Amino acid sequence: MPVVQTTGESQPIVRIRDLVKTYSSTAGDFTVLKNIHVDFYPGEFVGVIGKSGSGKSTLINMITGIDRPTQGEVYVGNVAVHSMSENEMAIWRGRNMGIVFQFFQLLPMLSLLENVMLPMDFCNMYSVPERYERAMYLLRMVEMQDHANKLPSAISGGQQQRVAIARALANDPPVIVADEPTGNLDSKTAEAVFAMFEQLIDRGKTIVMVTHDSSLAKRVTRTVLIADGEVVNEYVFRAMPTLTHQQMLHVTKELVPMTFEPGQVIMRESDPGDHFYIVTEGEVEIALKRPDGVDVVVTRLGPGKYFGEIELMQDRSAVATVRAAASGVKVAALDHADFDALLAESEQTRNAMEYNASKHLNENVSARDGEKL
Ligand SMILES: Nc1ncnc2c1ncn2[C@@H]1O[C@H](COP(=O)(O)OP(=O)(O)OP(=O)(O)O)[C@@H](O)[C@H]1O
Repeated sequence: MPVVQTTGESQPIVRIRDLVKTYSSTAGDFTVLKNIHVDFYPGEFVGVIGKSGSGKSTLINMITGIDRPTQGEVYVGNVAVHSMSENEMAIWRGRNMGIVFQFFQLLPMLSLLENVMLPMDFCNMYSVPERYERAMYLLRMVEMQDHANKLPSAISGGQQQRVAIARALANDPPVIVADEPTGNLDSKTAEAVFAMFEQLIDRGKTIVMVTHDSSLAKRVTRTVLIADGEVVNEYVFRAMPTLTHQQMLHVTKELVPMTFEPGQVIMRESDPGDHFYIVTEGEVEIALKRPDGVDVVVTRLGPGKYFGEIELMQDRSAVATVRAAASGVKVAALDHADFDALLAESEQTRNAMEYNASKHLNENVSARDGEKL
């Protein structure tokens, strides 16, 4: 999965803070989102995934202002979406959010051209002649210009979704939010829609997309996994994909964040192993000692990679020295008891780790021995 480093100078374009959403009904209160804290950065293509009912749509409806938080804050740029009035919201949304739905939601009595012009008319963006030119330009972009005067009912679902994307881009919004945009399309058409989103990312847009399609979810630049209304640590999800979502969430809560300065030792060869570590930012260097006593850096590990598992699983002292690379590093650590409890619950994860551990050990020793003395 490609990795976007989100820690540079750029400011988040979407900031969600301490977000809670509770629905009330005669049957009682039901909290769908619990204390969500997440940032999205300009140019990110974010896939929001999770089981049915986990709260994905609820989360993105908070970003677009379609739904409102019970508690907490949602900012898009510098705008506090959570405290906007309904009137302000409609115009703000039309200018700043491109929204794409699973069932396209084109207005059936308007032509495709009129559907794409509508957001510009509604938000009074661009001059009237420009609106027509721009709508035609967008229809050309999604290769629907030859159908401009047709009604939605006269074209296929995949074509309707392309027009819906053109409509979402009408006011040139910085953020596009899509709820299962490929959920109603065959795989070839879904691929074409996804490719269109990738082009929009190349043009600097930020996309937040809910999807159930695991093959598409692997190709976004960042994945946000929701389990039981909470966000799973992205690096837990990447490091241990065989855990259940509940287990991932449990690990997320147990992890202790740690920061190490460039060159600082995290684990020293021959010392007893005491933690399992996942890299969350920057890199670590793995160094083995040659027989002449010289340290050889055999590999570097970046975000989503882990270390310390060999020592805990085999109850042995550290097989290598691990230190922060020149960039410094942030890791998330699990203590010995929590790690053992986790592997006792997930045989698949234990097997995957044992397999990787022996592979990495061999690779590291070969890399060390391949070094000229
Ligand atoms: N307006 C509402 N009133 C009451 N409950 C709601 C409302 N909207 C959503 N819910 C409930 O909140 C939970 C989360 O719904 P949401 O649609 O966000 O889940 P989801 O992860 O997007 O699911 P799916 O993948 O099936 O679309 C569900 O149990 C749903 O029934």
